Amino acid sequence: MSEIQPLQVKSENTNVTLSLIDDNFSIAIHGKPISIPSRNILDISLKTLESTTSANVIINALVGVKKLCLKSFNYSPVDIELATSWTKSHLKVFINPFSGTGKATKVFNNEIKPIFDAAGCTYDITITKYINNARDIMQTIDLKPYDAIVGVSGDGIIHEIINGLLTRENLNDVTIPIGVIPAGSGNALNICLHGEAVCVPMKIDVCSITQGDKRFFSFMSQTYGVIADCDLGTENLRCLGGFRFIIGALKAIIEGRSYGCELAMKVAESNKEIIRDTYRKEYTSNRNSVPMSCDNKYGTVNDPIPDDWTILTDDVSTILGGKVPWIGKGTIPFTYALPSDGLIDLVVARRDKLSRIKSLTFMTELETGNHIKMKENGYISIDGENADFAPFQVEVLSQLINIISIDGKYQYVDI
Ligand SMILES: Nc1ncnc2c1ncn2[C@@H]1O[C@H](COP(=O)(O)OP(=O)(O)OP(=O)(O)O)[C@@H](O)[C@H]1O
Repeated sequence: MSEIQPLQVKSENTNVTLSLIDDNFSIAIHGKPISIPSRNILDISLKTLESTTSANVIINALVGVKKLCLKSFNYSPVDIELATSWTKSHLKVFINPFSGTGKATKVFNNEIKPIFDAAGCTYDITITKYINNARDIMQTIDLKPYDAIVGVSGDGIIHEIINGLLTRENLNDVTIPIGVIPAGSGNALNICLHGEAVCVPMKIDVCSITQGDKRFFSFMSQTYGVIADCDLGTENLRCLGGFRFIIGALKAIIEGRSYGCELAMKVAESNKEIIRDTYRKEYTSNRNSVPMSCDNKYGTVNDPIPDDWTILTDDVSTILGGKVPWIGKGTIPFTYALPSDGLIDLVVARRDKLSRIKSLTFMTELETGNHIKMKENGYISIDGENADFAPFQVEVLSQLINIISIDGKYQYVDI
């Protein structure tokens, strides 16, 4: 959430200050604050009083030390305009008229606008006019008035929004939540997030890319070979929607293209530890902490390859690096990707190991996650239930479900 000014309110001639700092909502009566975790605030609304210009701020919250009880606070605000900013979200919306088959504006008007209006959200809309229009705006726009940025687009506009944010002069603002409304061809990030169901900020890793003297950021995938060809090499078939990717893949495989490759990588020494450590940080760190810089830890592409890196020199048909499990509808190459484990997952398909027939099978296996092999038989238990013995993915959808707990933690655990 963007910075929100404290709100002065009154209750029977008593002065009260409401403030929201990080994850703590505070009600200060004569300077003495009662602190409530913001997850326990169920609702803040502004009710206009009939036949007057005054209004009441109503806060419904769960309060209590050992036992949580529902309590309703009712105050009259000193400044009604400021009170409005406490009860409604203001959004910056980017619509890409070029996304997918060109229906983003229709998607917004027919499906999204009614929901935003019903929720009392206000929004500024920019219909993007050129490639990188959203990036340019995000580099300089004053973010204070906004609670979230929304892309009605494919992954391209989200890429632009992230690149704009990460190249701002002041990185203090970069944690503003980004909403994804699918209107593109692949919509991979939206597929990874399970649509509009996710409505709390979830931290994700972003890859910093250097290329010659240029530097930019990637939130999703880096691809070379067949898969890049089927995406970028089929731009002229946009009218076909996602079907263009299938045509591109078949064409590249039938032609049996050779891509060659030298791939240098620093292999994670202990993925398990890094992942555990990340989980711990996820639970304990302040979710709104701000990166101090976006500098590359391992230098740039122009620097010599460090001694401890692994180098592959193979003729490949595809190299695919990714940060999200799904890279498009029906394509899940990274069944183990986590939002913020600090790792890039990698698929390398060697051409000498992959006949054309096998390449085709490989593409279909990407659709199911079957390219990651398992034993022939055994048990898989999901919540104690016997599930099919087949590849599966466990993914954290951060804070998707709210369970009322004593203090917002599982009891008797350290993390
Ligand atoms: N007005 C515009 N005219 C042409 N291109 C635009 C315009 N506005 C944005 N773009 C560019 O359109 C490209 C495609 O956009 P987007 O990613 O939203 O759709 P998509 O490619 O169909 O979906 P996906 O990335 O999910 O497959 C992006 O590179 C973006 O920079």
